[in-house]
Amino acid sequence: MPEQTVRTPPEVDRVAASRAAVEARRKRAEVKNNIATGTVSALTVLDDAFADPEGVAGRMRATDFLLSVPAIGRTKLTRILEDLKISPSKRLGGLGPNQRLRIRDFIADRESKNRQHKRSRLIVLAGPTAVGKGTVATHIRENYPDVLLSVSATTRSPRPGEVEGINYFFVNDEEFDRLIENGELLEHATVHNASRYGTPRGPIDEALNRGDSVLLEIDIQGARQVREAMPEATLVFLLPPSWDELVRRLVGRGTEGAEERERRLETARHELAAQDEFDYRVVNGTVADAAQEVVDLIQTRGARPRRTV
Ligand SMILES: Nc1ncnc2c1ncn2[C@@H]1O[C@H](COP(=O)(O)OP(=O)(O)OP(=O)(O)O)[C@@H](O)[C@H]1O
Ligand SMILES: Nc1nc2c(ncn2[C@@H]2O[C@H](COP(=O)(O)O)[C@@H](O)[C@H]2O)c(=O)[nH]1
Repeated sequence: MPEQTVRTPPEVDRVAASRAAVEARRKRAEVKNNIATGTVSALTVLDDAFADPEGVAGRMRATDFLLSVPAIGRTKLTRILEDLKISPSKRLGGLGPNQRLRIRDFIADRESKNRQHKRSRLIVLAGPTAVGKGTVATHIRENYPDVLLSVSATTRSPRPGEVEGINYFFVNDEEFDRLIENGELLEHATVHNASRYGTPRGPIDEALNRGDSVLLEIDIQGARQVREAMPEATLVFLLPPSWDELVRRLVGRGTEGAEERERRLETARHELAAQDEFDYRVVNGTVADAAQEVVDLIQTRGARPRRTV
C-alpha cells in the first residue's frame, strides 16, 4: 500500500508556531522571574544559554537577562551593555566568545559581592549634595514599608515643611554633645562645614535584632564611620546623571543661597572622588528606578512596593 502523505494546512502550522512562541515566552519570563527572586543564579542561566544557544536561556535577549538581575535598572543597563560591548538586541546564545567571557565575569563578580553582603540588612545611602538622597529615601519610606528609614539628629534648623521625628530630630548643640557622650550615636559628622548630624544607634540595633532592614541616608564621613563600626553594612553611592544635572537640582531646590551652594558643590567634588569606596553605585535618573535599585540591594525578607490604586 502506498505511503499516505498527510499535508498540514498552512493555517495549522501557523497556529502551532504561535503556540510554541507563546510557550517559549512564558518559559523565558519564568527564568527572568527566578533570577529576580534569587531562585536561580544568573550565572547558571548564562551557562545554560552558552551550552544550549537555542534553548530557553539561549534565546533570551541580553537586555532582558540583565534587567532581571537585582539592582540593574534601565539607566545602569545602558552603561553595562556599553562596557560589555554587547548590542541590546543580542540573544545570550548568540554572543561571541569575548562577549561571553565579559558578561560571565561581570555576573560572577556581582554574585560574589552579593554573597559577601548576604546577611546585611543595613544599607547606607550616601552621595553628593542635591543628588536626590532625601528624595529617594522618602520614596522608599512611602512605598516600601518593610524598610525602616533611620531618623537622624541634627543641629540645623527645620526647613519649611520638615517635621520633628519624621525628617530629623532637631536638637541644639548641648543636646547633640550629650548624645555623643552617652554613646547614643552610631556615627556623627559636621556636614558642609555647617551643622552637625548623627544617627541614633538604639532604633537601628532594635530593628536589626528584629530582623528588619534599615536604610541610613547620611553623608560620606558618616558612611565611612558606619563601615568601621558595622563592616557588614552595604554602602551605596548615589550618582547624578551628570554634573550639570547635579547643579540644576541644587539650584532648582532653592533652599540654599549662592554662597552655600558654592560650598556644597566644592564638597560634592571631593565626595564624587570617594565613590569607589562604596559597594554599589546607583545613578539617580528617575526617583522610582533609583529607589527600586536601592531596595533590591537590601536583603529584605520581602520588601515589595506598596500597592498603589
Ligand atoms: N531623579 C530626580 N530627577 C529630578 N530631580 C530630582 C531627582 N531626585 C531628586 N530631585 C530633585 O533634586 C533636588 C535635590 O534633591 P534632595 O534634596 O533629595 O537631595 P539630597 O541628596 O538629599 O541633598 P542634600 O544632601 O543637600 O540634603 C530636589 O529639588 C529634588 O526634588
Ligand atoms: N553623617 C551624617 N550625615 C547626615 C545625617 N543625616 C543627614 N546627613 C547628611 O547631611 C547632609 C545635609 O542634609 P540636609 O537635610 O541639611 O540637606 C546630607 O548630605 C545628608 O545626607 C546623619 O545622621 N549623619
